[in-house]
Amino acid sequence: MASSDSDSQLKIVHGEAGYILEDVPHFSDYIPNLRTFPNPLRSNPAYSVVKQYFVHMDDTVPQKVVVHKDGPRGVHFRRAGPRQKVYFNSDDVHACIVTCGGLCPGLNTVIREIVCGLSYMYGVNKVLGIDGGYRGFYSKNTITLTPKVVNDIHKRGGTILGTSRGGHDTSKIVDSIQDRGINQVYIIGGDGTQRGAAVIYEEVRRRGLKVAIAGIPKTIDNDIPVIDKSFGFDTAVEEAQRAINAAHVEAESIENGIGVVKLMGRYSGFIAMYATLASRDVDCCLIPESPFYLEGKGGLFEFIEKRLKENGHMVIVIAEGAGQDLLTESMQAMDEKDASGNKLLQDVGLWISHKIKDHFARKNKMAINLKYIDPTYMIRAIPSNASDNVYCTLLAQSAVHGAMAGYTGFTVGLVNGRHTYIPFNRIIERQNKVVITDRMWARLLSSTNQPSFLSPKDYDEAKKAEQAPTQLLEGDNCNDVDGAEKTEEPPTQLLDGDNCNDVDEAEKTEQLPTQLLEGDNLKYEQESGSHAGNGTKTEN
Ligand SMILES: Nc1ncnc2c1ncn2[C@@H]1O[C@H](COP(=O)(O)OP(=O)(O)OP(=O)(O)O)[C@@H](O)[C@H]1O
Ligand SMILES: O=P(O)(O)OC[C@H]1O[C@](O)(CO)[C@@H](O)[C@@H]1O
Ligand SMILES: [Mg+2]
Repeated sequence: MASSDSDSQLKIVHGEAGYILEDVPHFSDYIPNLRTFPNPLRSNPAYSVVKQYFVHMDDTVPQKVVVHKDGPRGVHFRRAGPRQKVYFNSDDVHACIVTCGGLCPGLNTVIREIVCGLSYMYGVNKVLGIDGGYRGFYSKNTITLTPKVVNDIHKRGGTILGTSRGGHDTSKIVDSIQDRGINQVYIIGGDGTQRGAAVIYEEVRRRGLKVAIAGIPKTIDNDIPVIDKSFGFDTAVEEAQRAINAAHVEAESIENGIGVVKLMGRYSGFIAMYATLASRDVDCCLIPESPFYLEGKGGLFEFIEKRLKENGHMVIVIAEGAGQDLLTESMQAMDEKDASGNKLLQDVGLWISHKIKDHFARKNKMAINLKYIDPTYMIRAIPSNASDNVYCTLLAQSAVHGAMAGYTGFTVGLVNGRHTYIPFNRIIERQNKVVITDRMWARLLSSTNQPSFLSPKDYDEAKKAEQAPTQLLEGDNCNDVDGAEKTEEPPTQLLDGDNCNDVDEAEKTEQLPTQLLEGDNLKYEQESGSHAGNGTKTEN
């Protein structure tokens, strides 16, 4: 038997053998006697022929797929997908969508697929777009969204709804939700946005409203924890190749050519790391997580000189958040923040380019030719590529299925290749970062053959950080087996991943031959009793 404890955002179910379900809230947790309806998908011609379409109420997804014989089964998340019963009559649904934070490829695809998913799967036709981020709830007009209006938007970059930073006024937002009679809120945005969504959910629950709050994680930096990767990340890495190629062509065409490319990544260097690994033309990748220094033995200047002597040219990729400590040492400290409270960074690409030029000119060592390319906004303003489009579609549909099924206070996300509902508190508790003592960073170092720039002290600090409980518990980008494997997975596991080919999945598929038909491998079973997952009882 299982035991459970819960508060408004933490709903944990313990099972035997160390099984833990970190469940998401449901309307029935705080609203009694709710009416349910059969899922309209049962009579949808596209789905009714699929025998195993509905997700079983006990389906959960493990956060760790690499486990040891006697190890605990660990944390699980509720599997996303359609449920047999829904908690809304389609005609009564009044949904809204808002996009917040910076741009990211795929925003329009997610908007499109929420609108189309609601309409085509559930017959919901009242969907509003909130104009210009959170503040749009109370200070702007709304946009009526229909399948026709959103039909072509996935081919465009940006967000047709507009976005903003700052302006999160919880009571005004919830007042507006209440006044407009909105009962499903789809919130697309990064870590800040999900924090904002969590407080909206709290207020909605405090007021006892039957309003589903569903988050769709968006971040070009890939800095959201738990999930395999964020949508638009692949597209960004792919687009970064164009800038790196240009830098390489420029650099190799001239004596002692140096190409410097700045990529996004405020606190997390994933774009820089994956763009470097993908390119093979990069000689040195600098990210926020890995400290470096310029002068002296083992420093960047020494490495540049060596590489130029060996190859006659080189390419440096630098994430925007790298080396900020060095910048503040040498320039006047800037303590400006954006409207959301994020620290505004100084242009590290420009700074490092000046430093390199200055160093070689000052020492009169060798004439260098440096070209600095800053493609940052070009990379995030483009439409998503094909694989991200599919990923965005599945995220949007998962969010719609979850809200219709009465879940709330959740973020949708891919965990080990399976779509899940993750409680907000798990998404907002920390940021996902490159772990420099992990295998993936080691792969990068051996691919570029650059120095690690780590002093023994830096190395100790990295080790200590890696052992901090928030990192180790996750199995996410940490240095134990799970973490190492997981960091390794994202680029290959990117899609739905229901058909991913790691051992666990292969074994699982073998054992469940009846689940093979449906792309989601979903299992159809009669749900009885309470809704699919009220979190109070879990049978192992
Ligand atoms: N702790 C918080 N509580 C309430 N609202 C928040 C909080 N943090 C951020 N927000 C709101 O969320 C919105 C987006 O936040 P932010 O600008 O940090 O971008 P983000 O969602 O993190 O996306 P990204 O950083 O990837 O561009 C803003 O409107 C901001 O006011
Ligand atoms: O200039 P903006 O719009 O504030 O966005 C810049 C920031 O947004 C991000 O792309 C995250 O969305 C960061 O990498 C970057 O620092
Ligand atoms: Mg953010």
